[in-house]
Amino acid sequence: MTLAIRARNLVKEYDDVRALDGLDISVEAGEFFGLLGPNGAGKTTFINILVGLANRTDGEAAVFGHDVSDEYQQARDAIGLAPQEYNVDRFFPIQEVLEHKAGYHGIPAGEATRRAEEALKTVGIYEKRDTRFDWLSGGMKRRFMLARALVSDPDLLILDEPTAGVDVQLRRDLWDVINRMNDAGTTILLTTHYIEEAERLCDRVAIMDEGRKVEEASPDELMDRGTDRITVTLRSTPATAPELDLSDVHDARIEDGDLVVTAARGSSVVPDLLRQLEAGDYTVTEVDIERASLEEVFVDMTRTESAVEA
Ligand SMILES: Nc1ncnc2c1ncn2[C@@H]1O[C@H](COP(=O)(O)OP(=O)(O)OP(=O)(O)O)[C@@H](O)[C@H]1O
Repeated sequence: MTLAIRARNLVKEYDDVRALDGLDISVEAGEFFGLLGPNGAGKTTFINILVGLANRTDGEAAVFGHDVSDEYQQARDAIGLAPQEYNVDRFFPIQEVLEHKAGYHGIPAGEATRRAEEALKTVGIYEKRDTRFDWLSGGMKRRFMLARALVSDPDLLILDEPTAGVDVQLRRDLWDVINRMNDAGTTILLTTHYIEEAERLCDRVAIMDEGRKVEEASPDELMDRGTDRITVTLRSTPATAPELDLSDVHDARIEDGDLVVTAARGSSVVPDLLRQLEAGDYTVTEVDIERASLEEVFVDMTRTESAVEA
């Protein structure tokens, strides 16, 4: 099956900066794919190459089988982009801006109007359709950027930090819209610095650092590599942690009257942990597992990478 995004050994140099250094990424049609990485990792550069805003120095990049340079228009017509920076025509009412955008993608005028209205309704700013971009609130501007990405009914939606600087409620609203698009079959490429966003939304994430992919997995697989925290409340607390014979356990100690065990894949440790405690005549009254967050794993991974390079 044709991949939605296929990048092989992609290189981008800006004078002496190697922004992409042999990037390999494959995104399947229909996937919700996250691109994570510290500032300067090369995420926006990759997006810019996909949408034709930057030319690659070397390597391959294709969108639904169309090379992003040789078949630029086909590749570009398949993509709806909500960029990080606002690059909006500020002098026209926002509905007209959307109609122009649809026209650019070859959509006839009547259909363009219908699509523009629908996109504004989808993101919840239809009543602002006659307003200029500059006069929208910060949150409405974010909604509008998403509407503009949607207006051409793209097969691939690229969202470069779509919820940067918005409040929690709007973030959730935008997640809803994006999720609905994905459920309806649209492939999504998302970059975000809100790791929780990737954890909640993405089927798979690639972690980039210094222009390369350092890891690729589902958020769950990545979280399995972190340290979970199991808190066990015992009827009578011993002064020191009981002797335990468990693999994957990093540490066991008494903290504030509870037994706290840290371990990889905490949920798989719990049954054995409880069995051993009962065998040791301890009565367990409560167990709580706090899963490692993707954020912790991400910070660890990118920190280790740069430490290794340094
Ligand atoms: N037009 C440009 N000219 C020169 N260097 C550039 C240009 N655009 C990006 N770079 C450099 O390329 C590298 C990658 O930048 P890029 O914006 O792709 O990173 P990013 O992962 O999107 O970062 P952020 O998370 O901060 O948005 C950085 O070192 C940046 O300074």
